[in-house]
Amino acid sequence: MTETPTLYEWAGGLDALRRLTTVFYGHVLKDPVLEPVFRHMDPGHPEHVAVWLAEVFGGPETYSHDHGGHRHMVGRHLGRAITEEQRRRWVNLLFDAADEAGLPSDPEFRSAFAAYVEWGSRLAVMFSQPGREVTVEEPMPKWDWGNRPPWQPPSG
Ligand code: HEM
Repeated sequence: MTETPTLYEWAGGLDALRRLTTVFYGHVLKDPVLEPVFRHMDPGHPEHVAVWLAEVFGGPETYSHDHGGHRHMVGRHLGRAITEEQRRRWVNLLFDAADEAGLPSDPEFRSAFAAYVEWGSRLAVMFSQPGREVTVEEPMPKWDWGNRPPWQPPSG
């Protein structure tokens, strides 16, 4: 039986995720809804998000080792009061960027990708609301194919 690759491998590894976040934040900074949110972002932000996604999708655990892990990521959303309009625009632009960056477009990959982005972006909104503190001690989220692994030709 063919071994199931991780979402990270299927996506094309860190290079593909870097392409994704580079294209994405290029659009974000031109978008009237999101530009005010990201105007002062750290110049390393697109790289950090690529490294984050890599780890969540089963790649190297670099974000946990070098960037403060889940706790740090949650902390970066605190107090930002992200609205549903901003969240939805963020998701839409990320899906557009996935096409532009040439991420795999097969139904199985895109449905797993969309599931994570919906989940993660809604958590980001929750953590960003006034009065929230970093209370998460959970490990990094890890995402996989759910109940639809990728279609691959039978081996042998
Ligand atoms: C799946 C959804 C999301 C993921 C995976 C994600 C990921 C991240 C990560 C990893 C960081 C920290 C980067 C670092 O280590 O420096 C971060 C920061 C941030 N996120 Fe998110 N995020 C998500 C959703 C959102 C949404 C929906 C918004 C707003 C519309 C948002 C706004 C921000 C902002 C403003 C920062 C700080 C940027 C900076 O100043 O460097 N995030 N995000």
